[in-house]
Amino acid sequence: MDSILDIVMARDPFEKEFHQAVTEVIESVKPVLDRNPEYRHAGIMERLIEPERVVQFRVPWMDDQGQVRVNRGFRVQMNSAIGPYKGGMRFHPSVNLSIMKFLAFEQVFKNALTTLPIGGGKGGSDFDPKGKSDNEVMRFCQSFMCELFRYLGPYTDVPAGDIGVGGREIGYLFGMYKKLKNEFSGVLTGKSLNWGGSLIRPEATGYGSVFFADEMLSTRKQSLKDKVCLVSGSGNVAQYTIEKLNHLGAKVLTLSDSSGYVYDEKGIDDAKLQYIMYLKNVKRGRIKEYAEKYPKAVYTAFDAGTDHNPLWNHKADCVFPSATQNEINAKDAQNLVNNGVYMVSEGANMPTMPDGIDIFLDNNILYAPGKAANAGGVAVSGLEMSQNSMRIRWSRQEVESRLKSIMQSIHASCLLASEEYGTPGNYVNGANIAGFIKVADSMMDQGIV
Ligand SMILES: NC(=O)C1=CN([C@@H]2O[C@H](COP(=O)(O)OP(=O)(O)OC[C@H]3O[C@@H](n4cnc5c(N)ncnc54)[C@H](O)[C@@H]3O)[C@@H](O)[C@H]2O)C=CC1
Ligand SMILES: O=C(O)CCC(=O)C(=O)O
Repeated sequence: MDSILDIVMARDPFEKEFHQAVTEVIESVKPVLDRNPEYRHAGIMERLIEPERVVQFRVPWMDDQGQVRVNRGFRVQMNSAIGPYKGGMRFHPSVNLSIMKFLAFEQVFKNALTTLPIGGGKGGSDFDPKGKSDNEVMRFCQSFMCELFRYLGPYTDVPAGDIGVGGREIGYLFGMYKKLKNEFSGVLTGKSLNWGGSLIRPEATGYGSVFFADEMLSTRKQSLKDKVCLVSGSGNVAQYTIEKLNHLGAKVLTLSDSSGYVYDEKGIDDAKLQYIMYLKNVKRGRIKEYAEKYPKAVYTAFDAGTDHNPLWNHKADCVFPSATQNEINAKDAQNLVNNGVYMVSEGANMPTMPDGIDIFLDNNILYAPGKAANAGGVAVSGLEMSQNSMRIRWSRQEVESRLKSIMQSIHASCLLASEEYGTPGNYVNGANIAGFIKVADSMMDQGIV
């Protein structure tokens, strides 16, 4: 298997996030390839690490001062063995091809786990929506779609949101797609309810990660009631993680953004959550304003010079990393273990670094990797596509109950695969193996394409 990694490293030596994601999957699926040599013979892994298509393009737009600015747009169409490419778009200054490819690669296995017919892709831009006016965001989204529309379609590629892309951006992107194609189709998910969106899509990733956590805890005869939790991020995933945790009787102490974090020992209850939703989704302010509004909460700015993230150094039972990749290093993981944490459910994609994962696994922590725990978002996107095709709308209750049963089914497939391949209870191996087998078998069925 080293040779696969050698290929990746030789082809794209600087794509460190992509290497990280590929290495983890390769380590997990080695026993599957040993038991099924036909996958090796068919070059399944060699094909999986090479995107079916990568689009990179210029996105020129005009700011409010009349100055022309240029950003870079991407769409990585990774694998379509089980359905049209599906995955979010990220607008953040850190976006580059390595980050796009790691996210698209993860998405392939995640989408396979959902039980729905969706392939994997991801896209985005190094555009930073922070501090931009609505008009600037609209002009950017329109220019972005003016190029990307050629590669999309309800049976080809159906993007959605991710960091920096929420309901506002999906609206502007959809408006331009509709105009260019002269067609009203379900080509994006995360749409507003008035024009084809699904109930529960905004809630789905956070709720799903909590449902997955509940499933993991139930294997040890526990529940989330009265559990003390740390959550990072303060965007879409973090907000609805807190909402569901509160409903289930847990207590959440933390939230963060890229500048720092707040610790509220009284707990972030529903009223405080409403304020966060206003602060982040309407005012588009910074998390430090939370501590100004609730003075008993403590705000700590992140210090780029330290070797750990202080958010992860508090006493708690359960942890929901919901901000971004590589936000938990080995020292953070050790701090969490030392502080009594015994469950980690990843709302974000790849938030734990490999040596941090080893620490969780060595300490028998219930640890769910993002591609299993945060699959609820894309799963409800898949349900949005189904509703669009059938031209109907399911009730809140219907979508939430489908989401819950999808998360239970992902949990069961991870456990089954981890047992079948000799590492019972290891959700990393379970998720990688279960996702891999479904995609690999579909690729085998479809020949060498
Ligand atoms: N939105 C969705 O449906 C899904 C999102 N995810 C993942 O969840 C994570 C969060 O995404 P969303 O909540 O959708 O994005 P968002 O844009 O709504 O929120 C992201 C939050 O993370 C914070 N953040 C960004 N960089 C940070 C850093 N370096 N340190 C601390 N905080 C930081 C931002 O300030 C923001 O509050 C990402 O890893 C994303 O890929 C995964 C599955 C689905
Ligand atoms: O809803 C979707 O299509 C994609 C969600 C997403 O970007 C993710 O699962 O990371």
